[in-house]
Amino acid sequence: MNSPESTTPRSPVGHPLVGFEHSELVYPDGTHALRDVNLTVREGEFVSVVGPSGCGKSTLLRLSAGLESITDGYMQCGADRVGYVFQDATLLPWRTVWDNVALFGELDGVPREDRKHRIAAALATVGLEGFEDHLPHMLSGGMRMRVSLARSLTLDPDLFLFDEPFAALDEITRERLGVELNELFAAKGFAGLFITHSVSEAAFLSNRVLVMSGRPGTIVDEIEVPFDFPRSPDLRFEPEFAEISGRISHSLKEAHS
Ligand SMILES: Nc1ncnc2c1ncn2[C@@H]1O[C@H](COP(=O)(O)OP(=O)(O)OP(=O)(O)O)[C@@H](O)[C@H]1O
Repeated sequence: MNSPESTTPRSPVGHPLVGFEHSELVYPDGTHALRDVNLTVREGEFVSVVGPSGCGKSTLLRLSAGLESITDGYMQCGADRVGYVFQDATLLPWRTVWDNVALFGELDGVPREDRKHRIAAALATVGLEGFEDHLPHMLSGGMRMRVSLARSLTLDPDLFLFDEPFAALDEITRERLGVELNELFAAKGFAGLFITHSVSEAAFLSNRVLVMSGRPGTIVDEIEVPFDFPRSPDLRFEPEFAEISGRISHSLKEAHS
């Protein structure tokens, strides 16, 4: 992805965009999904969540997007514009790349000329210029994910929610998209809440990594990742990075037991 703006690291000291305090969620069928969740994501901060399968990570994202409601405690989302990227790119198969990226602007009633500028800028940012007329089935999995990112970028989100966006991709593509997302974050300075099962992906992308327990999920550990943004792909080979990844893995193992 290209980052036309400056890549000066943004300081994660803004006001809270998502806040959970002693939040609980029990689904109508009695499934206790989340227990006493305390979590804040501030402006310009990238936070990843790892945890055992079924511990409530996607539920946490759906709550942040306003798609679910907690059943006890306190929760607030102060973001004006929320982007949401899923593991499946969720593109409309009959629409071209351009028309897929246009979708959110159309739904939001963005005026046509403004929309055109936003679509062109988003496609340039994710490196998909020249593919505007392609249909989704003509693209690789990585390219479809870039279209999905571009679609949300047209909203200029101040909060970006990611639900395992790279999980279905091969490892090389996954790492490359991670690096590109990291550059995008450094350039644009949105806040990110990122769900993943990959410890190294979480560490590479984030200011902080939160570890959840098994269901009912609660946050049992928080690990700071103190490297500047944007991060070099070679960071993954540094001993300090390995040490932090080791701490997250250890914590995750405890959460599983
Ligand atoms: N609408 C629902 N009604 C009842 N239970 C639900 C509902 N949605 C999710 N659950 C349950 O809540 C728990 C948390 O689900 P969630 O999808 O948030 O977990 P997750 O951590 O994202 O899982 P994974 O890592 O496998 O994707 C699971 O036990 C799931 O079966």
